[in-house]
Amino acid sequence: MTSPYLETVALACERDWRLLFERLDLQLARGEMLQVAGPNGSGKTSLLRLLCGLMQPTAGEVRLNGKPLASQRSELARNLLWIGHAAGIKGLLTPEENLRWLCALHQPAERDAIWEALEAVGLRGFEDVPCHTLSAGQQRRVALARLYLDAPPLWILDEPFTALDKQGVAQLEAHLAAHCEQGGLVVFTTHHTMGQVPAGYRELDLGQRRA
Ligand SMILES: Nc1ncnc2c1ncn2[C@@H]1O[C@H](COP(=O)(O)OP(=O)(O)OP(=O)(O)O)[C@@H](O)[C@H]1O
Repeated sequence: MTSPYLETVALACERDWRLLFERLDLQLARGEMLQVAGPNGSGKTSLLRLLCGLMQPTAGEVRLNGKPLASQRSELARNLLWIGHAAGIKGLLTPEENLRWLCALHQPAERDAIWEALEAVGLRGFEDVPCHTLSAGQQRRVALARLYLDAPPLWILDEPFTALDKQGVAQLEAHLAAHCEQGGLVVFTTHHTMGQVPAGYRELDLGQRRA
């Protein structure tokens, strides 16, 4: 059996004195996709933030490649890519400038590669306009263009389908599935029903684990 790339051991999360989940044991190997489902407020975003090391668990541990996440902060950007619910795009910067500094966090990207990624997400012709002039869906596409650059194996994505049109949703589903089929891993939340998933797809329903 393949050893897990990402693992949680007896993970618990409490926010504002409310226990969202506890004793969560997860194992995710290369090629797998995990959709975190559940009603509003069930702790989906909180779980994703724990998996990225952006929040500390109330109890338990997150392990990446067998080692505690807390012990490998400096390597995290090389191993995982986080795209939060807010697209994280600076309005005054152009799509190219946004991607340049976002990529600098793990793997600096060349201009040609950035333009190709922007073309892949349908933003040809918008490479050098300020992002505040783009629509919500176009801004989401700028953030998602990172998935077409030299990205780390593990993608953690909070509601990546938000604001995308039908074509954008289908394209992103196919891209996420292809990433897993090529040995990558994806953990994501969405309220939308997936049309296309890889063989290694599974779902975790936090609504059913409510503490
Ligand atoms: N910054 C915060 N400080 C304190 N409590 C918070 C904070 N953010 C979220 N919470 C609480 O944690 C709980 C879970 O929130 P979380 O955002 O993880 O849920 P979610 O399942 O992602 O919800 P949604 O489907 O609405 O995005 C909620 O009860 C919320 O009030």
